Amino acid sequence: MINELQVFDYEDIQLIPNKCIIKSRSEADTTVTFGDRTFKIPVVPANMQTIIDAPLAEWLARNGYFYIMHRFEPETRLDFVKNMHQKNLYASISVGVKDDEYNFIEALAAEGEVPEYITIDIAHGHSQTVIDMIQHIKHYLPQAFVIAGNVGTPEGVRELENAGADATKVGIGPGKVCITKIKTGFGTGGWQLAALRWCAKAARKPIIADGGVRTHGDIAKSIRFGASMVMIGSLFAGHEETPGKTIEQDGKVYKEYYGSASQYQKGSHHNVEGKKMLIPYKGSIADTLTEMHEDLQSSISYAGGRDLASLKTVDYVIVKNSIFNGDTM
Ligand SMILES: NC(=O)C1=CN([C@@H]2O[C@H](COP(=O)(O)OP(=O)(O)OC[C@H]3O[C@@H](n4cnc5c(N)ncnc54)[C@H](OP(=O)(O)O)[C@@H]3O)[C@@H](O)[C@H]2O)C=CC1
Ligand SMILES: Nc1nc2c(ncn2[C@@H]2O[C@H](COP(=O)(O)O)[C@@H](O)[C@H]2O)c(=O)[nH]1
Repeated sequence: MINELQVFDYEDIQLIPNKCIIKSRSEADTTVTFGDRTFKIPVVPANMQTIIDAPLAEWLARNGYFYIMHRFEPETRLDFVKNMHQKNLYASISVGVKDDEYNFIEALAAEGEVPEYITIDIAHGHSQTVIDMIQHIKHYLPQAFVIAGNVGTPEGVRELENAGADATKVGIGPGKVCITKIKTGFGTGGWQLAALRWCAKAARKPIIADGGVRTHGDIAKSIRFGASMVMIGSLFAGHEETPGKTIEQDGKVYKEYYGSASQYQKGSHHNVEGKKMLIPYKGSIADTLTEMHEDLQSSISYAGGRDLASLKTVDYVIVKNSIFNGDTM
């Protein structure tokens, strides 16, 4: 048992307002610099096959947003990087840790196609396999900004940083379509925000908070507890542009959202740690991104500041303690 750790999640926290110093919320600056680039908001859609595809990645890059392409059509990745670069857009891709991925990194180097961002995306990121892959990428593609994860402890963050990761991704099992906590008994599900705080205290480099965000206010809370960037799946699922299959049921339109470790992604029942849900159709993702931007501007105004930095020091209260965060199996 970790005695000194205060345990809470997003829904248990309320941030405390400070005197407002701006005349309009439109004055609040939500931009974030991550790697060599600055983005409109500190939010990135999850690198999952029902959340992002190449057209959406291109739209996000063109419109000033950060994206991470998923890794589940591995043979398309080299062309994806070339295509983004031909269009003068940054390339941000994901890799795993299996043998073929080592060859893929060497192929990118041989072609002179250096993705600006490479995310090593596996379930249990505090692992020698991830450390080896970080070092392989840094050897062949030293200019690439490497994000490594996922981890859920300060030790995990520090080991990946020490191996050369430029940022780490925190969150084991808090996702909406995650069943890791139920199947294995492990993870940060139910206390993701406290785990983020715990990890952020140890981090010397940026952290991406990944999973468990259920409301736009949770973005401000993530920044308060140490995130530089927030990865979101379920809130982006169901949009016109997100690639989940469209389903009609009883006259209502839904889109599929499934876990990257679900049987629907894997095509097999082995080591399943994800499930599928139907998300009511939500319209255009541009409208949701605009609303997130405006809500975050409002958060900054309540923090009594002009930019994201003001969120990092606001006071907070713990208003209740719930461990399940609305999820069911
Ligand atoms: N954030 C989260 O909580 C979680 C996210 N996911 C997502 O699901 C996708 C698939 O993840 P993943 O299964 O890791 O990817 P892969 O199927 O690519 O597995 C990566 C490698 O790690 C091994 N591996 C996977 N899990 C473990 C483990 N618990 N202990 C030891 N070795 C392990 C696999 O071997 P083998 O399969 O033979 O064990 C494989 O060699 C990713 O996108 C990941 O982000 C999945 C679960 C949790
Ligand atoms: N345990 C699992 N986690 C998964 C799986 N597929 C994706 N994920 C993680 O969830 C977040 C998105 O969370 P959300 O709460 O915003 O919906 C994603 O970024 C991954 O880290 C899975 O199959 N199992």
